[in-house]
Amino acid sequence: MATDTQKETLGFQTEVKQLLHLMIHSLYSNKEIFLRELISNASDAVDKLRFESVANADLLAEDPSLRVRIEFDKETNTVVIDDNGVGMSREEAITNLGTIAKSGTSSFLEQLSGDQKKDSQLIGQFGVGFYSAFIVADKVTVETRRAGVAADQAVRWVSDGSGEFTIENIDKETRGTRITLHLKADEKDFADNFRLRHLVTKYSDHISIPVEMEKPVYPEMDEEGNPKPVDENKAPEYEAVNSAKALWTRPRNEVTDEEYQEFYKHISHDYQEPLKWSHNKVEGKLEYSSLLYIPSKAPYDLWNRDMQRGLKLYVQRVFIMDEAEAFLPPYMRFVKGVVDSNDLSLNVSREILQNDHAVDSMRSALTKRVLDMLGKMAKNEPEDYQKFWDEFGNVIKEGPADDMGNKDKIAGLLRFSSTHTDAAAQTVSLADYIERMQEGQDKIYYIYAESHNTAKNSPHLEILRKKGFEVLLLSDRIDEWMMSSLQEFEGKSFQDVTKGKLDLADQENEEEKKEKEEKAEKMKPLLDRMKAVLNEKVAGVNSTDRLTNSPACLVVGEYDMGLQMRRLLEQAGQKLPESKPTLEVNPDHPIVAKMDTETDEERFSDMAWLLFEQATLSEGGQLEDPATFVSRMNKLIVQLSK
Ligand SMILES: Nc1ncnc2c1ncn2[C@@H]1O[C@H](COP(=O)(O)OP(=O)(O)OP(=O)(O)O)[C@@H](O)[C@H]1O
Repeated sequence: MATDTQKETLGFQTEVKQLLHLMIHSLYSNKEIFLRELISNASDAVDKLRFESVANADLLAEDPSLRVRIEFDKETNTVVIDDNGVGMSREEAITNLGTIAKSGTSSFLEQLSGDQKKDSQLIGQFGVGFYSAFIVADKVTVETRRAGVAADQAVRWVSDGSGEFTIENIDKETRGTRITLHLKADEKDFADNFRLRHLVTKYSDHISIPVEMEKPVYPEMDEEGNPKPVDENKAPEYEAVNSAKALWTRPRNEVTDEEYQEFYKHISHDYQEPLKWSHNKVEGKLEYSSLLYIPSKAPYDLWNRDMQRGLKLYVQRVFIMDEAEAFLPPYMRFVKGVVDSNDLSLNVSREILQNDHAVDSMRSALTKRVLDMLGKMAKNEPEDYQKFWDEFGNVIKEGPADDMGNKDKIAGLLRFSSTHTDAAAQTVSLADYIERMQEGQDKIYYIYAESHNTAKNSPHLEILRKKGFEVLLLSDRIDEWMMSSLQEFEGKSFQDVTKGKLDLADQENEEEKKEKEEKAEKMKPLLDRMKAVLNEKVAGVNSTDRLTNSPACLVVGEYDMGLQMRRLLEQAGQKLPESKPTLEVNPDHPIVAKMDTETDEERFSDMAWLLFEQATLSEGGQLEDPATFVSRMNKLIVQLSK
């Protein structure tokens, strides 16, 4: 007997209170999901016990048939979800049912706007879990006993969901967790045999252990055809309501889309339908099954480096661990799913997974599987693929650097914004670009800037626009890094239009070439004068035919680091070797023509500096001395207006 119950009242963590409040108000139209969530937790608890019993078979001994049971009572308006899984200790119950362990929770909750708070998709995306019980119940009692501990070591947790819970020690005869929902007055209808059975088949059919309900008792008939009295003392019999077969072990053609979708919700704790899935069984040297899903929405913590990721790992149908990250590369951290191997040992650990040959081969096969699934979607369902790209494109962009071996496949999946439409949406594939290439064009042109508008309006694009060359417009932080690992696509190399010499020469005729050379020759004295003024800031001053409207722009050497990347690294405190850009000026611009005839050296110098400074600004850079720039400009305006 638990003599000292040590009853105490504790408060929920603030985040739990916030989440409970949001959930009850946003999920009322879909309240039945509480059953799916609680069965899902119960089945996880059973999986965990089965895993622990691999090392300690005694844990299963007294009650070896693992199952979840649903009971109800119309008189007391209760629904019970009872499992004989791993259970919880007092400390575990306090932590698991009173706090939210996920990192980033409070910032996620704080950032929600008024409308978002009512958005069930968003709240659901967070994973409603155990707390969904409070959508239909005004009091929840959890009685739980950890596997392997004595009957008097069990605990009872009770809460009305408003902010506090009580916890006390109790006796519990059996291992596992029993959750009793005391239904709210207007949710009494859930305490109903047909409704509950219907919900179990709808949401939990794929759960690999039996979800049982009491067998209906039909009275036997006597010889005259009258019902015999039912024996009230007979222990109830239970029957499985679901098919209780691990979904991934079933043949593909026997699994319906709805089942795949429900299974996804079970393993991912996502509230929405997956965008795509791929189910495979591999036989041969290695034997394993995999079921991989692409979610339709990015989780709120996709950018968190510590985000939990990875597949659910089973070995010969026994659950081993969640978030086994060794089976897919980090740039596929959005993929959810299951892998069930026949080759690994049941007591495999995370460390072993990192250094296992079989895991390496599975990782490379599963990576290809995901790439193929995406490739097919891009080809056959471009609208779905666009949805995927809008959510996860920035993670795929980590791919070329992360996974050199699949660089070409990944490059084919990339989508860009481009001067073809100038829109910010990333919809252009490299194949689209190549198809539109001009005759004789052998490079894929791109520009990177800190924002889409800076890229789109960059002076560097002037000549390319004039001559009708398409340019990819890159402005996501990761883009410059991504491009540094992409050298070519289908034999066409990439060229950053702000770097090195922009060689459109093969598209020029002889006459144009000659004219250009003559112009450059004539410009030389002016360029030398400018170089003398700007010497400390630029490597050189050249004449260019890149520009049509702007007077000047900055260009870095072909093999130098881009100006944005340099700024980024400098901001992060890195010391970089000095490298100066080249100022390129437009010989046809009126300011440049005016400078050529300027005899006042001070005014010439002001103009040269202004050209340099405006070129810096237009590529998104910052001036070292903005005040001097302003006073220089004002001086010139005053002189002009005299
Ligand atoms: N029936 C149960 N048996 C044992 N432990 C349980 C049971 N139900 C819940 N738990 C514990 O409580 C924790 C919190 O459950 P909860 O459903 O809130 O979150 P979750 O399942 O971890 O994830 P999600 O919020 O995405 O559903 C679980 O991780 C588990 O450790």
